Amino acid sequence: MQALHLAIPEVVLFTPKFFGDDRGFFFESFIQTAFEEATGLKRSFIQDNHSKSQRGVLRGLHYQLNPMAQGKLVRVIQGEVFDVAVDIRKNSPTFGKWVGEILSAENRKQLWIPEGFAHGFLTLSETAEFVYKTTNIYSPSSERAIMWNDPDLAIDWPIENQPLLSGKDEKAALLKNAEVF
Ligand SMILES: Cc1cn([C@H]2C[C@H](O)[C@@H](COP(=O)(O)OP(=O)(O)O[C@H]3O[C@@H](C)C(=O)[C@@H](O)[C@H]3O)O2)c(=O)[nH]c1=O
Repeated sequence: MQALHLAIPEVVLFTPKFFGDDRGFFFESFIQTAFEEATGLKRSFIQDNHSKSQRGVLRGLHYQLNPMAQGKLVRVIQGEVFDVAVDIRKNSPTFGKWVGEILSAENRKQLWIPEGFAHGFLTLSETAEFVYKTTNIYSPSSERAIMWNDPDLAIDWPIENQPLLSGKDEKAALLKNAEVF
């Protein structure tokens, strides 16, 4: 498992070692010790989620407030997305900064998004299936969303038209008005 710290170093990009043969392929999709070594964190993942989206769907930017904050280890098992993590920890030197990576079934990359970050993704393929592990359970009352196109974030989404959003995400807050960490 290869691990790369991104421009916001708490966000880590994992690339599993891949074994292809005549039958198909094999890879280890999660190794607790590799995760702990790369992040320096001890975490228990207690929920797995799976969603499917059509092209142009943008989900985000989502987070849950403390004490229900979630770290997320995310990947794509069909299709391709542009995945974004935004640092929303007020006392962080990278507060308000974002990092983005293409995650696809083909590149098998996984992104670790720690607690204290908002997360979202844009679907680039016809459909994309997105799976992720979380360090905390779902808590609708702790859930918050920041606007995908907040000018203070200036995320460079690879999209020309308006994305498809949920009703909830259409009403998301701007970072300057949002309850953060
Ligand atoms: C996230 C979630 C949703 N749900 C339900 C609530 C709702 O009826 C339906 C769809 O929920 P949402 O519209 O919030 O799903 P979605 O927009 O896919 O939300 C997800 O977006 C990405 C970007 C994240 O980072 C995730 O943490 C999560 O917030 O599923 C659960 O039961 N458990 C969960 O853990």
